Amino acid sequence: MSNEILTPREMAEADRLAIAAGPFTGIQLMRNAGAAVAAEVLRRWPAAIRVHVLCGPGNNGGDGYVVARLLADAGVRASVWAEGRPKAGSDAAQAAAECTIEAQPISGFMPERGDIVIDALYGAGLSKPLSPNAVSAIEKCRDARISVVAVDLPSGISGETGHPVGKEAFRAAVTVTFARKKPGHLLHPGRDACGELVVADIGIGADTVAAIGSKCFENGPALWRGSFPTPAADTHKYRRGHVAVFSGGAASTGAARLSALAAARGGAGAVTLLSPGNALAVNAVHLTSVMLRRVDDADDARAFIADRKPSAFVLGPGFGVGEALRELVFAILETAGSETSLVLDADGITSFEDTPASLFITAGVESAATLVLTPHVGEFARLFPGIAGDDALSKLDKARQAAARLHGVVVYKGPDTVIASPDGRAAINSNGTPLLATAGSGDVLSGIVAALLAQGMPAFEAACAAVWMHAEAARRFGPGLIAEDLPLALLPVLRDLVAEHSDGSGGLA
Ligand SMILES: NC(=O)C1=CN([C@@H]2O[C@H](COP(=O)(O)OP(=O)(O)OC[C@H]3O[C@@H](n4cnc5c(N)ncnc54)[C@H](O)[C@@H]3O)[C@@H](O)[C@H]2O)[C@@H](O)CC1
Ligand SMILES: Nc1ncnc2c1ncn2[C@@H]1O[C@H](COP(=O)(O)OP(=O)(O)O)[C@@H](O)[C@H]1O
Ligand SMILES: [K+]
Repeated sequence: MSNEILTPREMAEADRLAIAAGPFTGIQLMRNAGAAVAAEVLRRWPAAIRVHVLCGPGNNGGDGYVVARLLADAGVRASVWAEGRPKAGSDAAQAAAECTIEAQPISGFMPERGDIVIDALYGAGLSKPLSPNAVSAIEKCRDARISVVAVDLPSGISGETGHPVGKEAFRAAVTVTFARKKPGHLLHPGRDACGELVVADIGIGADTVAAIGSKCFENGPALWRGSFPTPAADTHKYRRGHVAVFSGGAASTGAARLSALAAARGGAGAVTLLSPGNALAVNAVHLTSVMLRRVDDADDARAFIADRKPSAFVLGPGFGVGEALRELVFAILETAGSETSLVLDADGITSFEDTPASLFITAGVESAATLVLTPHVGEFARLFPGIAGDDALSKLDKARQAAARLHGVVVYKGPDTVIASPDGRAAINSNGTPLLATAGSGDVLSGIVAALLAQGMPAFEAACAAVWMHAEAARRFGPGLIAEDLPLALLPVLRDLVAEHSDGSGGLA
């Protein structure tokens, strides 16, 4: 697999292991890195006249010296602007020595419209806010609307968190990174600062990366296609999974129906809407294939569980915050059994704002149903205020810590949704689209997660697959999307996944 995401520290370790294993030495890896960047520049701007290379004191700067040398060899007018100098004896010092262009102090850097700038100031080793000279270089690039190519990461962006370490960071048109992506390439705002992201192979092998044992991945079919459900020839509707979705009261039933429809389109063989008595009529008017059952309280829910043995529940969308919801959660977690799953969303999350420990403790009991929580940023902060408020943590770290505390899978939503499992695995989703910022799209996501859980997909994989499919459906549908469109928009996505499953072609990335 090549979907592992490595933190800057893990990447440095991979670098060290690769050098120890050979065949490439440190300077050779650096030459490979510089060559990959230079090739990308020449490919994109074959007519580039003037290129400025900004070189820092570490290995990122070392890559920059290689780029400058290769561009000059290719006939480009390349100049080098340095902040600090490489340590004597380092690979970067050797790369600088091999580059015959005289390095000038970065304070004199003054690009003009049409120039290209290579940002090789800081990469994985960024440890503090950028200097005033580096910040001024950013401003000059911004003012002259320069196309910036970042080496490894836009300087100023933390590879760990995706946040600027200080106030300023480069905004690149293209970022060329090496071997694997880092969290900061996919987490916002780093992702935007990178521009287009290119991952270059510089000779660090898959075995070396595997030896690092990263448990973080970029989300995509490669991560979960092995457990993606396809119906067996002799299946029947209940074997394909039965999802139950709780409806809110008479005035707020739409969210649950969106979720129910998404569960049906997501492949659940049967879906039942559990409705309070006062909303039965309005729900009945709007449902056809989805079944309807009256459930007014936790006792009714327990009777339904005993009677129909559903495989997965969705609770929260449009339900209303309060004690009634908490009682339903405890009823499901305590009586439905560990083979059953509960997707807790929206009001289901907010209901535990004052008593989160009661949820964590109940979910942690071995016989409890499996819990998947799908908070957006506001809901996340209600349940995990300490984690949410810790600015030193990345979104990835926050989701992981939350999953450990919850004893369940956390889908921390947003433009860079992170899915985290209590076993430490995590995935960052990268196919999100702002088209999903439309009321009710989260309700649809809950239904897709439940559908996959009901069909027997393990919770982490089900959550990852649902997040990816949800975003893919929105992208393919395009502008004008509203939540009602999403269940049908899943069809082409499902068709491709199923086709790929049955012909083993691995056609989707
Ligand atoms: N697979 C890999 O890991 C490879 C990495 N390479 C390059 O090596 C880079 C990492 O190299 P380094 O670990 O030397 O890290 P950097 O070159 O990113 O920076 C480290 C140096 O800059 C200083 N520094 C950090 N932030 C600063 C700031 N804001 N102002 C002033 N000084 C600051 C540090 O004290 C240190 O001296 C990667 O980003 C990549 O470009 C490549 O050479 C080849 C292979
Ligand atoms: N700017 C964005 N880019 C990508 N995805 C987004 C963006 N904004 C929202 N989303 C996605 O849309 C969904 C919104 O869910 P949620 O906030 O619960 O909305 P609602 O409660 O209206 O259903 C989530 O899956 C989220 O990840
Ligand atoms: K850089």
